Amino acid sequence: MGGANNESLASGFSFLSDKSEKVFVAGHRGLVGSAIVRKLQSLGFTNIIVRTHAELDLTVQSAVDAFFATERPSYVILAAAKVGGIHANNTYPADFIAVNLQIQTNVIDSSYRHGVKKLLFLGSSCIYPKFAPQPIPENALLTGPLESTNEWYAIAKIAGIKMCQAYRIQHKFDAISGMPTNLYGPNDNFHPENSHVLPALMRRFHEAKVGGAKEVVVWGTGSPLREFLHVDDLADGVVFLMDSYSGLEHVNVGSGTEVTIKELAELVKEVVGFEGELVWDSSKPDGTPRKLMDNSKIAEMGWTAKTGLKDGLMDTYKWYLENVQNIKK
Ligand SMILES: NC(=O)C1=CN([C@@H]2O[C@H](COP(=O)(O)OP(=O)(O)OC[C@H]3O[C@@H](n4cnc5c(N)ncnc54)[C@H](OP(=O)(O)O)[C@@H]3O)[C@@H](O)[C@H]2O)C=CC1
Ligand SMILES: C[C@H]1O[C@H](OP(=O)(O)OP(=O)(O)OC[C@H]2O[C@@H](n3cnc4c(=O)[nH]c(N)nc43)[C@H](O)[C@@H]2O)[C@@H](O)[C@@H](O)C1=O
Repeated sequence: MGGANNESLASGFSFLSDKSEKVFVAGHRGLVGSAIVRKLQSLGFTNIIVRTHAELDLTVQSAVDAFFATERPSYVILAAAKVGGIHANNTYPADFIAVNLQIQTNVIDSSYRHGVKKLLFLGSSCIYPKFAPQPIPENALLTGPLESTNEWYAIAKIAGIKMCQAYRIQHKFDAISGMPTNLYGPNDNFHPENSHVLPALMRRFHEAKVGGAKEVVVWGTGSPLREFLHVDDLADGVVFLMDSYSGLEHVNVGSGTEVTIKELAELVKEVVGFEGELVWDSSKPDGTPRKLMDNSKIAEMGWTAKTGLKDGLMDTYKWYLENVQNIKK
């Protein structure tokens, strides 16, 4: 995508040049938001603003507007959303479309109206058509039908990308969008049904190991392919985009490597140390057959992921063991 509307609006400042600037990280207790806060703290940012869901419900427009009027952050990273795996997306379509449209509309609009210098919106690889070319380039957006298990969430995320583009075109607001692939790591949602595959399997294998079970049930056929990115790599990529990218088109952020769900299940089993059998429940949906993102755009800008899947899984399982008593989800 080129032309005048794709111009950089980042004249006169750089995200990393003044670490005393106020940065609002929305969704700071989640998988992504907590990793971004860790990253910003490690870089020396001193003015990170956070609010829990209880303190500020981002679906309430008047509350969001009052927050921005009072706090007046310079930068916003939007990692608050209604998020879940294939079952949750399939079961609560109204929540996934409505809550996400509300949160992102409120935060993007208030950010613009209260003088935020730059905002980064997070989408997801599920925005792309179910049968997109692989690896999926950014320009595959809106070229075909979506995967049915997550179309409601995908429509909200596509609207978020378009809202950032519209505010950039009409208002010269420096709103950019990053599209992460499937993520995992510390502070993930380990809910037995509503989580994504990786934390779901980690918990199921762990509980089977501790309980002495002989079998663990895994959903679907095991044949779908997924690309996984450690959330600390994503946080690094988000900071990279905040500092280096100012353009109309969204940017894919992935690891570039994919595994089948069967391979993932075997790897999680090994890392957790479960010695029983896998049983496949083919009554559960597989979802999209493959969604490997084309990461060449961000790679050409100078960013690539660092964490291999096995190392990332070991790191996540270590975190899980240290925090398992506190996992409420
Ligand atoms: N996890 C993944 O694999 C992927 C995630 N992404 C994107 O990354 C972003 C973050 O996802 P992730 O960290 O996994 O999600 P989490 O569910 O771990 O965290 C989401 C955060 O948003 C907060 N939140 C939700 N609703 C509201 C609300 N109404 N008001 C205020 N805060 C709210 C949650 O708070 P609380 O829990 O208290 O409700 C939580 O802290 C999302 O935009 C998601 O689409 C993209 C690709 C893959
Ligand atoms: C990030 C992305 O995440 C969601 O899409 P998804 O990639 O299909 O997500 P998933 O992690 O839930 O499943 C991946 C695969 O794994 C299989 N699978 C096996 N066993 C379990 C299991 O126990 N739990 C889950 N959840 N899946 C399982 C499952 O059947 C599927 O084949 C989107 O809705 C949307 O939220 C989005 O953008």
